[in-house]
Amino acid sequence: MMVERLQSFGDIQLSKQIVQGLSEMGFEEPSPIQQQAIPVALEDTDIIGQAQTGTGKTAAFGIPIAEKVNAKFQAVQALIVTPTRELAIQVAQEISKIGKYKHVKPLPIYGGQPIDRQIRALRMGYQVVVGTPGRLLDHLNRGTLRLQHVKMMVLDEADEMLDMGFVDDIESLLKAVPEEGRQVMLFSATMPQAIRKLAQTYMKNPQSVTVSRDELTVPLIEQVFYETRESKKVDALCRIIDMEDIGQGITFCRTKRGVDELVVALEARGYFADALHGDLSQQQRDRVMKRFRDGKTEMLVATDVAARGIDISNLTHVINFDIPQDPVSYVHRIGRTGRIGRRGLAITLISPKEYRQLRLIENLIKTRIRRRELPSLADISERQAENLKNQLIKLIQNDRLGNYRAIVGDLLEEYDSTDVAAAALKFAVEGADSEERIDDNDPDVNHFGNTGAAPGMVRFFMNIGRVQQIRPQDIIRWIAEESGIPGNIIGMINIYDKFTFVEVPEEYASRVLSCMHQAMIKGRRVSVEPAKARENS
Ligand SMILES: Nc1ncnc2c1ncn2[C@@H]1O[C@H](COP(=O)(O)OP(=O)(O)OP(=O)(O)O)[C@@H](O)[C@H]1O
Ligand SMILES: [Mg+2]
Repeated sequence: MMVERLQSFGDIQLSKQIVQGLSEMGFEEPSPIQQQAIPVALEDTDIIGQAQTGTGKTAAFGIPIAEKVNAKFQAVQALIVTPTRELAIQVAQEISKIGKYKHVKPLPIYGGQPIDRQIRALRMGYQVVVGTPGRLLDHLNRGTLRLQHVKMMVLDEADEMLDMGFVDDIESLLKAVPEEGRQVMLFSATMPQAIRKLAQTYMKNPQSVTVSRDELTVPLIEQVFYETRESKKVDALCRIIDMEDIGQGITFCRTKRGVDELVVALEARGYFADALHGDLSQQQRDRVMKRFRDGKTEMLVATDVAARGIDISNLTHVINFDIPQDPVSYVHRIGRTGRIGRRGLAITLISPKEYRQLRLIENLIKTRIRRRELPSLADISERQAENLKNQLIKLIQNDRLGNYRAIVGDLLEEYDSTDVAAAALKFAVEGADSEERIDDNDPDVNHFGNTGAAPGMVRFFMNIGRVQQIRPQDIIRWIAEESGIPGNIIGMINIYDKFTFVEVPEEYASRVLSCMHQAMIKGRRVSVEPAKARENS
């Protein structure tokens, strides 16, 4: 029997430097979209490329770009347009790795970054520019981005950019690239008919390169939904988090406000999550993404700004806290997991009113999403006990218990062995001061929660932990530094033992809120929630 030989990157005509870059990235064989698109792209043909999420579309255009640009020529030769800033950064990084040994230098250009710095960078002679439409157009109009030497132009997530209303910007960019001898490539996991119109006007005999048109979603992603009442959603989410073995996950909400509110609600329940949405400053967005990519954040709560293209390799779960309004968005959201051969779980919460929306999604993806029942509290505590036991068994088997054994030995002279072990477990799970934790019934919290904020101000309740000798000015300075808002507009109400109230003008509320998430004062975790919400509960 003949075993079919897997095609390798060596079978595609690529220069040694590019192959070296790819092997350093751990790319051994081209993915299906790469096998099909790279040879076509190397021949300068226009391409409409469609393949499922996480199947390597970036390298499908990134490899031909890195191969074809002249690294010795200090001018922009390839322009890549992406719908979001995070994606622009990511695509630029991938191309930089592919072109490392050929010294191809890509530059990401996006809104929210100081324009002067970008203008200086654009003068340095990068060969590949990756950017968001608005900011690219801005530079084009200022004359700081010159496109006369561009030979390749890519619209990554082309359909999304049309949907977001960037048509005019994109057309202006297309018009600024000389038509003679240029190559235009569109890529996305979803290619609606509307794209064809753009293609007809701006592309020459584009070749469609499509991988499995019928299956929009990746089979390695298991898809389930839970039905829950709107008012019980946060509770449901917490149960799911408790039950699931989440390595890293993204939870999607419909609105920026929804994201902020969910993060606050999660933190109030002791779950730590980071928020990502378009109202954060660029610095904050960068910081959040870095923490998430470094694996420091377990759960990212985001709007659809994180739905497209973002590649976090070990993401295990995608949760739709709000069911997406547009079925196409479902495909991209859940595609943040199950990338390049890995498994993933996609969970959607729906209220009884949202079945119709669920059916629309199922029709689009031609797959049934299975219903699951929410775990009961008993299920969860059983599960947690199971986890705890497994962790202990692992420790016992690893047998590096030296010092601890001696302590246990001492204790056993006086105490019962089951009590000693149980106390050790309690200590490990709850910590030494577990009896002192603030809970919702803490009378002091309610007392302070009953006073309302001044007009136009929003009041936050901050749990600053038991910090010795923290002064009001420390807290104000810290908030000002973290959020970038002036210190003199922050009103401090009181520091009371381990919690305090802070008032800020309404327009700054979301910035302050997001900077406080997961932050630390003097090494202690700070958790916040709007005082209002607490009053009502
Ligand atoms: N040939 C390959 N071998 C191994 N890994 C690869 C290969 N090609 C790409 N990858 C990796 O697979 C992951 C997904 O690739 P990429 O982000 O390009 O997917 P995509 O198709 O653009 O997905 P999306 O539709 O979500 O944008 C990335 O981490 C990328 O580095
Ligand atoms: Mg992509």
